[in-house]
Amino acid sequence: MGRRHEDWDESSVRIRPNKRGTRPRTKDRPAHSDAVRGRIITVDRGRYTALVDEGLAEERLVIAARARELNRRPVVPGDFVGLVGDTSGQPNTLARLVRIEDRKTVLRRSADDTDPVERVVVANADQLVIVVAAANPEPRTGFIDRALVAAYDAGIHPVLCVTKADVKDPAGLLANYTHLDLDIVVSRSTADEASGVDARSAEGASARLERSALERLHELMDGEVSVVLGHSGVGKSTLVNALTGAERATGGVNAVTGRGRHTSSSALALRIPDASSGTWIIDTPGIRSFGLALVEPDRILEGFEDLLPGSESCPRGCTHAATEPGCGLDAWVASGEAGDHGPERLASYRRLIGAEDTESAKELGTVQ
Ligand SMILES: Nc1nc2c(ncn2[C@@H]2O[C@H](COP(=O)(O)OP(=O)(O)OP(=O)(O)O)[C@@H](O)[C@H]2O)c(=O)[nH]1
Repeated sequence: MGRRHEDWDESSVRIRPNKRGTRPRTKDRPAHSDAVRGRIITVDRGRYTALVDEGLAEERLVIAARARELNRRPVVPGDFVGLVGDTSGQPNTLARLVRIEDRKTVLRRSADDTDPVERVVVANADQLVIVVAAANPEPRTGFIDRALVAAYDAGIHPVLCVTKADVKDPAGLLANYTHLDLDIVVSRSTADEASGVDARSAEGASARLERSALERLHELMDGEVSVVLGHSGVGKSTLVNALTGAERATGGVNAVTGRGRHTSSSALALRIPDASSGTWIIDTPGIRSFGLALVEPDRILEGFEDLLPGSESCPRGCTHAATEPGCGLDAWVASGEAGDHGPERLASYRRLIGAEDTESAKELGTVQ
């Protein structure tokens, strides 16, 4: 029997022998054994910036254009790629991007009214840092829930970062999330010079942030690739700048690209000084939400290890919604198998799988 279509990848495509003779044509060099490996830092108008020989003395940024043979496969920040041609990284050189390595994780942006297609926005992230403000702008649980679902679905560890705790106590907001497996960091500004870190937002506004939250984030991010997601005005760029020392789009010089301004709306990978190798923050300007269209309730359930065994007694095709008559999760939780917080955990799970149905989620499924 033939292989299912979903199982196909590029290696499944057989290239027909060249009928016109034995002389190899340049475009028929599929192996590219001479390709060097790079990490995509950003994408801007068809130009891909990759970091090559990361952490070595020869480390350099290489600008590349995609090879025709990649067809329309997207290349996004966080991707590991193969580069050929001039990979010296010297000014005015252009390499050719010929290969995309398999991805460990994928974050997709949801389709919306202006763009009907779901798009991959970041590859190979380990962590999703969801930034919301305690107030100004008001936090929306619908947005947090959608981001959590996207993270669990992609197999990425979520972190909830609540900013502006000096404006409002976030305890009420956080009560919704205490029974989920996620790290929570609460950040606030402080007037105290000794315990504060001065940072600027993308627009140049300055705030002095309490050092302890930044240290906690630094610790959580160390050695990981973290995507930072948040609505405009929540203090995301202030946080990212405090952590990276970068001043994106304010005319300051970017920590990695060395470019003065990065105004593209593509995600951008930034380094944290004094962090272990492999530590990256991927900032996502203009990306406010991730896609949920393809989410499967069972995949989200994999993020709830204490509930998962309960699904073994579910009828076929059970969606695990509260309205499912025979959902095994109810009996599992009632028997105490999911622990003391089983009922709250089940309620949280059900809220997440219903997240795309809520009004506020629809409203937030947009890009700026
Ligand atoms: N009170 C208070 N204000 C803060 C805090 N963090 C940031 N701000 C201020 O909030 C405003 C918005 O911060 P930004 O960092 O620009 O927010 P952003 O999420 O990056 O927004 P965009 O740049 O529009 O994407 C700025 O005036 C900051 O100085 C905080 O912890 N407390």
